[in-house]
Amino acid sequence: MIEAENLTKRYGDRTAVDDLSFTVVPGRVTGFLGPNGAGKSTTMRLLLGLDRPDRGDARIHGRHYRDLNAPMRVVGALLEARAVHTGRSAYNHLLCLAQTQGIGKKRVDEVVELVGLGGVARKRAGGFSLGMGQRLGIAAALLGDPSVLVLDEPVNGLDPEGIVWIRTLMQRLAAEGRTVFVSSHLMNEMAVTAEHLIVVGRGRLIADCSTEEFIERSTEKAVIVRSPDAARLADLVTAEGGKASVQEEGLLNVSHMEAPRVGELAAAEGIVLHELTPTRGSLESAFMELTRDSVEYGGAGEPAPAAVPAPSAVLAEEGENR
Ligand SMILES: Nc1ncnc2c1ncn2[C@@H]1O[C@H](COP(=O)(O)OP(=O)(O)OP(=O)(O)O)[C@@H](O)[C@H]1O
Repeated sequence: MIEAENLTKRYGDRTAVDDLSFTVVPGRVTGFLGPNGAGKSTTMRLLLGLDRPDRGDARIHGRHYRDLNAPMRVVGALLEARAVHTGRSAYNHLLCLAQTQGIGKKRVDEVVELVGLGGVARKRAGGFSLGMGQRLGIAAALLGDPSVLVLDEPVNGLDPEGIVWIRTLMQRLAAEGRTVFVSSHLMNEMAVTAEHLIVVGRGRLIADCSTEEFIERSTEKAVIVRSPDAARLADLVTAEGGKASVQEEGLLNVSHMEAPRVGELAAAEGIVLHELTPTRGSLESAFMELTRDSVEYGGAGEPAPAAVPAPSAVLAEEGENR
């Protein structure tokens, strides 16, 4: 597993990572989220011994990275800035890396196939597209068959098929019992990839919880109601302190009131309902809300994205999903 304890890193008068403590456990994908400049890459560099903390500690399986005997066999890393000898073929790049750690040719062939670079592995890595470069970086991370993966923005540059591929790969690696720690700015993608989240803002911990729980913290929840008597129901909701806005004839958007209460009000007055759908905030809306005070770069007053219907919400209400 990965442990950060009171991790602190300053660059001049800027504190990039500020007293950060968290643990990343094996068996699930853990997303590492935060606005630009929140300290994600710095944290990952500290974990990988590429920078020294001013205070605190970062350990992998209880040891500092620099004390690992064969680091590539323990930790596979993909960092944003990739170091690839552009004149070398992808295959030779991987082979050179493998040789530094006593990893055989067979494993190079395996990872080349695993990341789907079989057809281009003998080509110059310098001519690779961004997506191919990402696949090469992931191949390098997997060379030592490590039990821990630290991936900084692995989805960058991948096309939709590539995004699904990396998602499936990360989930499979986690299901095999590995520790998978991955940063990303793509919230929709993280929502379906990561089971657990560590969220930082201005170098500090904002949340360390399950993805479900983080989304639940979003206040952007609403109930979509369809009824032939929508206007009367809207009055009842408003009289009880809820907010109801008529979207179109027969369609209401209710907030500040849970779906069961809306149903009860309708039932008490004999109002027919054609639909009663709780929506939940998206990971994106929760992220925007909860990191709002930590955003350093961005336009003031940019709106948070709208809530999305939660397909599982009705089940959850019935207690089948919890
Ligand atoms: N080598 C460095 N020298 C000086 N300042 C640095 C250095 N590396 C990072 N910083 C600063 O530390 C802060 C955290 O940067 P970091 O790259 O870790 O954030 P991040 O969360 O990865 O951001 P992004 O999402 O934009 O990649 C930023 O303010 C950045 O400017």
